[in-house]
Amino acid sequence: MPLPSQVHADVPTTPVITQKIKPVAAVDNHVLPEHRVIGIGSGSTVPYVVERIVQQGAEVNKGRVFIPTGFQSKQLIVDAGLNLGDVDQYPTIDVTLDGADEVDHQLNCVKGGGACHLREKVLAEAARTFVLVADYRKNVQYLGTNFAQGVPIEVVPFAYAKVLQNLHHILGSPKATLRMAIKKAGPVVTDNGNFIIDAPFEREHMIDPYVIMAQIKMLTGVVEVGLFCKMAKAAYFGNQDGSVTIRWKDGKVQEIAAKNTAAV
Ligand SMILES: O=C[C@H](O)[C@H](O)[C@H](O)COP(=O)(O)O
Repeated sequence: MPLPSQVHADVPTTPVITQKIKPVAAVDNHVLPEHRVIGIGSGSTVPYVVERIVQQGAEVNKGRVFIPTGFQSKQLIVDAGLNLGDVDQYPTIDVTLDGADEVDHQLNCVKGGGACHLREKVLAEAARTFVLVADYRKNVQYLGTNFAQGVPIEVVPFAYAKVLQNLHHILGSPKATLRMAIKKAGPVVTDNGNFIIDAPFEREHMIDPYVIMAQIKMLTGVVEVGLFCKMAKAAYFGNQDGSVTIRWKDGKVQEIAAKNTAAV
């Protein structure tokens, strides 16, 4: 069993999406009538993504198939009466929309606060277009600014102690911990039967997170790292006043005023 210093509780994320900051513009701009295979991510914004897709109409949706990143999105797809598929049937996806724990100014992001990042990364890679939707608190210059619990790392269960040791002593994350469940004794177990380690890193590693992402991934026993580097085409942030900030891959930043998102 892990030592007390190696564990922390699985704190559920508080939904912060209000009526005003639904990610409607992201759906309208990127889920186009000609799109047939659509990836649906995980997190607090994703129910609103599905809601908007349903509003596009039964006619367009009957010819589409929707690929989930986990239990939550599978339920959303089924409950909405949309066609369910899987990425092994559809390894090329037209567009995937997903949430994030934090997104930096270069559209690198941390994902896996809900332990879904393995499937999420497969769906992001499979997508011709990958789009992030989040609230304003996740729009940061550098990863680790607000989301301080660390980089989520999915590991095979029997290797967790060795991976922790390597994170502590080799990769420079002395506070890396095994994520513990709340309403279950023991660790969080992912949809894939694995454990999650949360590893905080100093700012110097987050300026260009690709390097540390690759180093973590090289540790034996690591299945996937919750750092998604330069994969997204755009990130949509809902602001408190109802406006939307869009960051594009090329560095462009666009603001949509609240009055223009009011209907959305
Ligand atoms: O594992 C979970 C996913 O990466 C979520 O997209 C991420 O944690 C954001 O979730 P939320 O919108 O609930 O904060």
